[in-house]
Amino acid sequence: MSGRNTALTPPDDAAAPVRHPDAPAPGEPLGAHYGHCFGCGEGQPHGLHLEARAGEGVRVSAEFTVKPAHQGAPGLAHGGVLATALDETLGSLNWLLRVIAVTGRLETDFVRPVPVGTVLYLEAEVTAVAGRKIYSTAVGRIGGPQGPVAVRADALFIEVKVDHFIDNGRPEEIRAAMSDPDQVRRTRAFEVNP
Ligand SMILES: CCCCCCCC/C=C\CCCCCCCC(=O)SCCNC(=O)CCNC(=O)[C@H](O)C(C)(C)COP(=O)(O)OP(=O)(O)OC[C@H]1O[C@@H](n2cnc3c(N)ncnc32)[C@H](O)[C@@H]1OP(=O)(O)O
Repeated sequence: MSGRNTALTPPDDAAAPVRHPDAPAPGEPLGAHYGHCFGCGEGQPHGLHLEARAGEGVRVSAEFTVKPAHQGAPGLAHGGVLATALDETLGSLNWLLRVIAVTGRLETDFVRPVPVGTVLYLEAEVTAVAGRKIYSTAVGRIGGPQGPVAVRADALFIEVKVDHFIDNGRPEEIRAAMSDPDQVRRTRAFEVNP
């Protein structure tokens, strides 16, 4: 059990997260990191279409409306879909750091059932950074932005280079992404992290 807790607890020498000077201003939408992303892609018909906004510091917020296609039990959201919404919101935090990172660990608490039709109000923040490891936490509330917590998650993202995707992604999607000027521009914005 100690391994589980250790993995999501920053080490003593972890640093406070630093918002990148070119990060979008509070209130600004972050935009999708990839148009076909299941979490945020505008061109993904089966996706969640999450639109995260920058907050103060290294925080983001987003809303996700649970649709009939997201059911697990009758009339209730599937837990895996809620975990995806949390994962995507947490992942979007890395845009504020201007770091490319993938989820290493995601631990989710399902506190209240979430009915179809519910708007989930998501908030996430980076709590610490240690080398390539980015520690973050998120909550999803229902009934309004100040409503009761229905889901929460702690996560560890690991910084990677663009090569992570080029080396591991299916070649046809990688080729398409590399020949899309918008995608190249979005990716370059991450790469120029000083
Ligand atoms: C021109 C266009 C080209 C395309 C461009 C695209 C741009 C896209 C932009 C932005 C994309 C953002 C996408 C977000 C999407 C939403 C979030 C997701 O769903 S991500 C998908 C799910 N996650 C994975 O698929 C990871 C699979 N895992 C891996 O690939 C590796 O395990 C990886 C990279 C995570 C780590 O592998 P290592 O070899 O690089 O590094 P090691 O040495 O193993 O770990 C580094 C440190 O992290 C800890 N660590 C690694 N994994 C851990 C884990 N699972 N739990 C706890 N600690 C872990 C290790 O203990 C180590 O710590 P110590 O430095 O020793 O202190």
